[in-house]
Amino acid sequence: MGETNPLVFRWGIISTGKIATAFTKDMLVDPKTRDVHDVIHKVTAVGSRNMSSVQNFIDTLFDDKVSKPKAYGSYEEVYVDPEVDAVYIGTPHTSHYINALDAIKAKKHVLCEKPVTTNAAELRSLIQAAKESNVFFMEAMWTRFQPLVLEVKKIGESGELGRPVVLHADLSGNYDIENIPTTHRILDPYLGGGALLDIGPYPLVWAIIALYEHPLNESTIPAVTGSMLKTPITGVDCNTCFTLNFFQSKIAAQAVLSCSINVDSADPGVTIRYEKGVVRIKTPIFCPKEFEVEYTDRGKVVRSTKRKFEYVGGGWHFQADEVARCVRDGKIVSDSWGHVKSLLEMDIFDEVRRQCSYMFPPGVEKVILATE
Ligand SMILES: NC(=O)C1=CN([C@@H]2O[C@H](COP(=O)(O)OP(=O)(O)OC[C@H]3O[C@@H](n4cnc5c(N)ncnc54)[C@H](OP(=O)(O)O)[C@@H]3O)[C@@H](O)[C@H]2O)C=CC1
Ligand SMILES: O=C1OC[C@@H](O)[C@H](O)[C@H]1O
Repeated sequence: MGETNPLVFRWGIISTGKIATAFTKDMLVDPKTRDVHDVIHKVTAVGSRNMSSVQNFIDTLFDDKVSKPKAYGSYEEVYVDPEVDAVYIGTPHTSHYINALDAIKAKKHVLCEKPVTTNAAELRSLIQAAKESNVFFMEAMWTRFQPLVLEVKKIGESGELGRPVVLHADLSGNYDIENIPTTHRILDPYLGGGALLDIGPYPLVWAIIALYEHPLNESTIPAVTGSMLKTPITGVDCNTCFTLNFFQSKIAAQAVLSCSINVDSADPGVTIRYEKGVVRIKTPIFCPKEFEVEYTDRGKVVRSTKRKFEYVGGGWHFQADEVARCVRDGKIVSDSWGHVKSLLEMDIFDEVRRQCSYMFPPGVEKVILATE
């Protein structure tokens, strides 16, 4: 399928919050601006718990030049709309499981925001359901699809820097937790609040890309240790760090990862030290625009390069291109960010929470035991 016959891929948007707005705006960006010619995205339906929110969402984002999506005052109506190919879920973490399950049961393909679920048992249950319904299902780990990230991955795997040895990654944000309402999703334990689940996926995705996916690692699972400081305000984790030791394969590398909700990010947000050089990635690590590579010889810098990446839109559209192409090609799992990597993420988060005795209130986790 070439430029003359692009696939028109139809999205149903679930919820009208901050990230649903950002994702929808990116669906309106002409894919040709990022050199994509085989896919066109179209938003055909938006669902909200509230009809006035959905109407406002559509009026704000869709001008008269684009066809307006259907407005639904429920999520369920989006799941059964025959003019929707895939559903994008932008609700709080603790709703992902039920929203994704409902969409999958209605035989819709699903792209679900990060963290894909609140625990690994929920994710295993969703993967099983997606297989039974034969639908594509992916966590919206948008960072994994961005051009800068793919370039850093390529450099790391080329071998020119030698073996990766230590990776540091931090993503933090000052959410003004002393002053925001305790019902804000970052503070509310009933919405899966805290640093680990909300921003922990980003330091982790860098460890997965640079170390777990490195050919020397041969998909070996790392050992995990975690440490948390919890805020007395609501008890959610405020400062969390975790290490991953990749020691059972030829890679022999360590990742030191951190995330906080009461301070700005470290910059550079990611530093990857290799035997023969270092890669530094400028924050924000969820959609970095700049990185540098220093090549060293016996401790001395012999060469360095800086690269900048720009594109039209926020960067959420790259993952949407992946969904459309996978569905077009009859795949139910992405080769780049497949179920195995989301499971690795959720197993690591479960383990960090277990070590740090961080439990959500009863009823928040919809599945407790693995179904496999
Ligand atoms: N990929 C990325 O860059 C980002 C991802 N995220 C992820 O997206 C998810 C949502 O975050 P964000 O958009 O910031 O959140 P918001 O609070 O801005 O939006 C969430 C929306 O979900 C719907 N919703 C359904 N149930 C609830 C509930 N019980 N409480 C509150 N809202 C509910 C509401 O939409 P309605 O009323 O229309 O039904 C609401 O507007 C999180 O899982 C987060 O981790 C967040 C920010 C960036
Ligand atoms: O995914 C995210 O990235 C940006 C953060 O500000 C946000 O809280 C988080 O959900």
